[in-house]
Amino acid sequence: MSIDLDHIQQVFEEADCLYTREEVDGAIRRMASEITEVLADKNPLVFAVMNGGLVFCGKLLTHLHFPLESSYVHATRYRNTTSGGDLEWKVPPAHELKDRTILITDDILDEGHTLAAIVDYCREAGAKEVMTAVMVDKLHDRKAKPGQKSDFTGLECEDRYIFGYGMDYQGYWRNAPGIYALKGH
Ligand SMILES: O=P(O)(O)OC[C@H]1O[C@H](OP(=O)(O)OP(=O)(O)O)[C@H](O)[C@@H]1O
Ligand code: HPA
Repeated sequence: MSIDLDHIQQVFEEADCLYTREEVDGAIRRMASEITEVLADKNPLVFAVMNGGLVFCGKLLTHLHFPLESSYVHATRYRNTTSGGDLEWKVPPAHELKDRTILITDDILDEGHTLAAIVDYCREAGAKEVMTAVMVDKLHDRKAKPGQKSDFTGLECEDRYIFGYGMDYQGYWRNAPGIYALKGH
């Protein structure tokens, strides 16, 4: 498939910046203190959900100053599109999860199917406690479980397609230095 880089560039130029780098970093630092209060003495295993969770998890980890292990899982539902389908496991957890405290970190809680499925997987694998942290919670009434929330939430956003800070538009702009909303979506 050929990609129209002029279109990709135009999308960035026309997008609305919802949160600047400084605002996102501030939210991540606040989350790090909240997470530290709850998990500092629990030897947690922290998972980034690839690909979107990479930037958030990487930044978060550098603010967590206590013993932990970190790794990744790869599950996807959107596959470079702007609406979700069935969850596909590309890489399930490689660690032994039995009796562990798990923190799953992801970029966005949108409809919530991705996070719910990963949490269920970890519980079924015998984890003692499974907690979640998301950089941004998209506000709408289409959550997989009504009222679904993450244990730790950085920011909230309106019901628009967003990208940046790990989140993609058609596979691009995960590197955008803030959180942006697509024009007209
Ligand atoms: O709450 P949901 O509606 O389930 O959507 C959230 C998930 O969707 C995105 O992943 P995606 O499947 O697009 O893969 P990616 O991380 O590679 O972008 C995002 O990174 C979350 O993992
Ligand atoms: O709004 C979004 N942007 C990027 N990735 C996503 N995955 C679910 N929702 C979104």
